[in-house]
Amino acid sequence: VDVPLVPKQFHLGMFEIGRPLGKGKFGRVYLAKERSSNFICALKVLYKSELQHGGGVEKQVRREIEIQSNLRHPNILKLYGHFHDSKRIFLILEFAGKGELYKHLRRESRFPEWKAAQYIAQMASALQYLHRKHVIHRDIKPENILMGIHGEIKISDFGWSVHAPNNRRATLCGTLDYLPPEMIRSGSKDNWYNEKVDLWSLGVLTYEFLVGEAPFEDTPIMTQKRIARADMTIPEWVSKEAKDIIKRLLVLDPDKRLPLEEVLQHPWIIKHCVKGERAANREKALSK
Ligand SMILES: Cc1nn(C)cc1-c1nc2c(-c3cnn(Cc4ccccc4)c3)c(Cl)cnc2[nH]1
Repeated sequence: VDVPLVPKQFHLGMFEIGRPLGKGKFGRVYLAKERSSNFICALKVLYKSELQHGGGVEKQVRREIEIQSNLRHPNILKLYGHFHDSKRIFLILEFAGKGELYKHLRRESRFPEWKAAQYIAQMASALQYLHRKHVIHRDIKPENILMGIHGEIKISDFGWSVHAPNNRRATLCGTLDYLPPEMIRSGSKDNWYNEKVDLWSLGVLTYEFLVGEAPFEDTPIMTQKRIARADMTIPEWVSKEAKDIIKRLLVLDPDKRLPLEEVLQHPWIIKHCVKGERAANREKALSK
């Protein structure tokens, strides 16, 4: 496996900084090239001053570095290294050639079933890898998914991930759409650190890929109420297999959600993702 960017100690002078690629709540990302190897990467710059006032965001960044550095999976954005100067923290990240998935989703308004199924299969494979390492992402949503040059998707932004179990006080910000009922309901937070929260979010993601909007999208108050009751309607034009997998993931009881192994074996995934299946479909179409 090519392991670029080997040196342990990095510093800013090693990189030629290119165009800005985007900005998040904390920090910006630039295209960058490591001078000696010409290796292209994405350099995420976070200002320490901003992190200090971010209410424990500094710990989140430390966690992001600790967790993401040890992950190696084709559908997880690689973190090659990090360094800092007096004012900033720098994360050396894999460059995803086709950028942020949610921009593709908004541009296409929704994905055809074969494309959605392939993305969900890649997500399930990445989540299976994470859960085997007892890492829970907890913030699966289109905004945290990037796309590689060959159209493969890459989970990024491990700021919210945790090593289960964990007694972290979590303050939530951003969209409620993807929160599972156990994180909406007050009361025991044990379930917050159960891998099954990612299964719920995978169901929300499947729905949003196919329909173009999240299943519980509403006013903040109504969204919380609808999530707590798993109150959603799936448009009738969605195929019955796709409806089935969504219904088996968006289940209130975390223990009754479809396990990742069964997601990867679900008829909707097999139909669109197994090579033989596609060739067979093509054969069938041609023979008509
Ligand atoms: C944009 C864009 N267009 N194309 C053709 C490729 C890209 C691209 N973007 C990235 C990006 C990238 C950029 N912005 N963001 C969002 C962000 C920024 C700062 C903090 C948190 C989150 C990620 C990355 Cl990390 C890694 N690789 C990237 N590639």
